[in-house]
Amino acid sequence: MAATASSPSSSLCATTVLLRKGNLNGGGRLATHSLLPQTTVRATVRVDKFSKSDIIVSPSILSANFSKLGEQVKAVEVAGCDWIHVDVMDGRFVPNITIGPSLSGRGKYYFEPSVFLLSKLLVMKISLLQMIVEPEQRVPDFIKAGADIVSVHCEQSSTIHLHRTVNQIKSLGAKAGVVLNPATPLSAIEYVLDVVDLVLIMSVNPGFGGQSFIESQVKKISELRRLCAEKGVNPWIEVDGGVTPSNAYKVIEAGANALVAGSAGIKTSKRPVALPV
Ligand SMILES: O=C(CO)[C@@H](O)[C@H](O)COP(=O)(O)O
Ligand SMILES: [Co+2]
Repeated sequence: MAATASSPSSSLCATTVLLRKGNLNGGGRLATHSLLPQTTVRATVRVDKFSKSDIIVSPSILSANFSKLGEQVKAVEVAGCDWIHVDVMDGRFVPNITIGPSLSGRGKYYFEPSVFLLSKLLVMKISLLQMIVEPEQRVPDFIKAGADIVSVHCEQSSTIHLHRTVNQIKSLGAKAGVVLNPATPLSAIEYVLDVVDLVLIMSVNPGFGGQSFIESQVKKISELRRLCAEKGVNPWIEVDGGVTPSNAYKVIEAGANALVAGSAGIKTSKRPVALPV
């Protein structure tokens, strides 16, 4: 895709109206959250419509101005982005804390940034990365809140039983991804490669936006692409951290087909723009 800047078509005020309308009607996803089969249909159908031969650009909300989160995510959606990237951080596995599913009964308070709020506002797919200790504890809540793809770190200090957690995510109707820190070798995920929908290579040390791309990860991406071919599997290969218009070609050539764009995807000081590919 090659999307350009677009003036935000919504305001926080409009967001509030939209959310309130959904709640007053008792409809929308609020009503479906208690019904697992509908959630399942939503996640699988929504993600499966994308071709893996296209390049997905997924702006990261970590670079957004949270006081204008509704406006900014709506603007990247209007600009043509298909997935929005949401980092869940707990201040333990990574040194930062971000957002949760919804702390107040699924979006009861409209000012609370939450995955539920995003899912009510957007048609765009929510790709959620859990950079937390014991992500399995939170998987059901995030899927209920509207996450379409849920990715978990493969490192033991985050996810103890990776295979079990991947199956948990899939059984609740979302797509399952596994994530590797820059220092983690591909051997850590080899045994789940046949069951995951997405592998995310972190190309910065996780925790913050605006860091520089770690070059050694390009080789890891091409090795992963080769390993997938050897095993006859075809998960999404996503790259997150320091991806910009000037280095995107490298990761695409190496075999990535989903790029997270934090500072290159959402600018807080200017109008949001989508990364051209
Ligand atoms: O997960 C993270 C950071 O840990 C990201 O998703 C960042 O939001 C990427 O931001 P940039 O490196 O693209 O600025
Ligand atoms: Co991220």
